[in-house]
Amino acid sequence: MDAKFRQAALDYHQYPTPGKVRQSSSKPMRNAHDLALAYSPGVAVACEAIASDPDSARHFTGRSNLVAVISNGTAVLGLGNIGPLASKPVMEGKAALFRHFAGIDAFDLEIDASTPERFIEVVAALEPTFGGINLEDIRAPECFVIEDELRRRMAIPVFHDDQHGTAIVCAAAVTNALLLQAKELSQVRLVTSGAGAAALACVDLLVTMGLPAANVTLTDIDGVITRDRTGMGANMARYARAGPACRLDEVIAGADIFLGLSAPGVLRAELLPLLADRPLILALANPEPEIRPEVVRAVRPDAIVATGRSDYPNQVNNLLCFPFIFRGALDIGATEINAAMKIAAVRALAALAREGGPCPFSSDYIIPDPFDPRLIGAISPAVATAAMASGVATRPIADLDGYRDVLAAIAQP
Ligand SMILES: NC(=O)C1=CN([C@@H]2O[C@H](COP(=O)(O)OP(=O)(O)OC[C@H]3O[C@@H](n4cnc5c(N)ncnc54)[C@H](OP(=O)(O)O)[C@@H]3O)[C@@H](O)[C@H]2O)C=CC1
Ligand SMILES: CC(=O)C(=O)O
Ligand SMILES: [Mg+2]
Repeated sequence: MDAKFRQAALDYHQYPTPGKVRQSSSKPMRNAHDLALAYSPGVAVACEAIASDPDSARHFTGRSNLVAVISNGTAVLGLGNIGPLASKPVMEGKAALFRHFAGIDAFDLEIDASTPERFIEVVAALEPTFGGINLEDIRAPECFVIEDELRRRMAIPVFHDDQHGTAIVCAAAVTNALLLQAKELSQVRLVTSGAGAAALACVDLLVTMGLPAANVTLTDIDGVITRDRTGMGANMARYARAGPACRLDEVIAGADIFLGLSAPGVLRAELLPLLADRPLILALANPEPEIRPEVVRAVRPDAIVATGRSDYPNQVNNLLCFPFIFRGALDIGATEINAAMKIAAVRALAALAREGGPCPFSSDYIIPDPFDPRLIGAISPAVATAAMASGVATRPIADLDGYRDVLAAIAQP
C-alpha cells in the first residue's frame, strides 16, 4: 500500500466522525408523550410483556435483528495477534457491512480475554442482547473450542465467520472454477498454505462436498503437517501426512488447487510452474495475498486466480456470505447455522455467478461481486429454506415469494 492510499484509509476512518458505525434511535422522541411511551412509564409495559412471554422480545426490542461481531483480536486479518483494541476497525467494519448489505443491526465487541474460558463466559452471557453471534478473527486452535462451546450453550446462531463464511465462499469459487477448468472435485489435489481457522474449515467443507481427504496436503509456517506433529487437534490430524517433515516447495508439484489462507508472499513465482495444468490459485490472505494476480498471470496464463481483496477480480472473501447467511437465519429464528444451511449458501452463491450478472461467467468472474444486488435474494431464502427443512427454524416462513420481495427492498442497487 502506498503512502497516499494509507493516508486515504486513515482519513476515511477519522472523518467526518471517528469510526465506521454509530447507533441511532429508531423511534420518534419529539415530545413528552413520545418520551412517556419510550421511557417511563411506557417502557415498563414492554418489559412486563417480555417478562411474561420472552418470545415477545422480538416485537418490543431490536434483538431479533441484532448481531454482535465479537473478537479477542488474536488473529486479525493476516496481521496476527494485535489485540482487541487494534482489532476494532475490522469489527466496526464487519458491523457496518451487516447493516449495508443485509439491513442487520450490528455492533462490535472487542473482548480483552486472555483465555478461551473467560471469552466463552463473557459471550455466553450476552444471549439476552443479541439475535446472533458472529465470531471474528480468533486464532486457531482456540477458535474451535470457543465456537463449539458457545454453540452448545447458546440457543441463537453462533458463527465463526473466518471458518464458515470463508469456507462457503471458497467452496462456491472452487465449484465454479473447476467447472470452467473441466476438472472434478473428486479428482483434484489441493495444497494449502495455512492450517488455521480459515484453511481447516475450507478444507473440511470441500471434503464434505466430495474432495477426497487423501488429496489434501496442509502446510503452515513450519511446512507440511505430518503425523509426528505434536499438539494437533483432531481437525488438523485428519489431514496429517505420513513421512518426514518437508516444505511447501516439496509438495506443491502437480497440485490443482493452491489454497492460501496464511501470510503475504508465501507462493513464490518460481513455484508456479510446478502446479498442474490449469491450476486454481486462491491467494486469500488479507490484506496482502500469498501472491499477486499479476505475478501469476505473467507466469501461468492458464491459471484462475482469486484473492480476498476488493481491488482485483474474483474477490473470495467471507463478505459475500456472512451478511446474507445471518439475514436468512434471523428471519426464520434459526437456533443455529447448520451444515445444510452452509451448503445451501454455497450452491446459491455459485449459481449466481454462473447466471452472469455484471460480467459473463468466466475465469475472471467465478464468484459474484460483493455489490451484486442479487446476493441477498439468492442466499438468504436458500439459507432460510434449508433451516426450515433441517428443523432449526423457530419461525418458519410460509410465503417465500413475499419474503423475496422484502429482501429485494433491502438490496443495494
Ligand atoms: N479472504 C477471506 O475471506 C479470508 C481470509 N483470511 C486470511 O487468512 C489468513 C489466516 O487467517 P486465520 O485462519 O483466521 O488465522 P489463523 O491464525 O487461525 O491461521 C493462520 C495460519 O497461517 C499459518 N501461517 C502464518 N504465517 C505463515 C507463513 N509465513 N507461511 C505459511 N503459513 C503461515 C499459521 O501457522 P502457525 O499457526 O504455525 O503460525 C496458521 O496455520 C489471514 O491472512 C486472513 O486475513 C481469513 C479469513 C477469511
Ligand atoms: C476477511 C476476513 O475475515 C479476514 O481476512 O480475516
Ligand atoms: Mg476475519
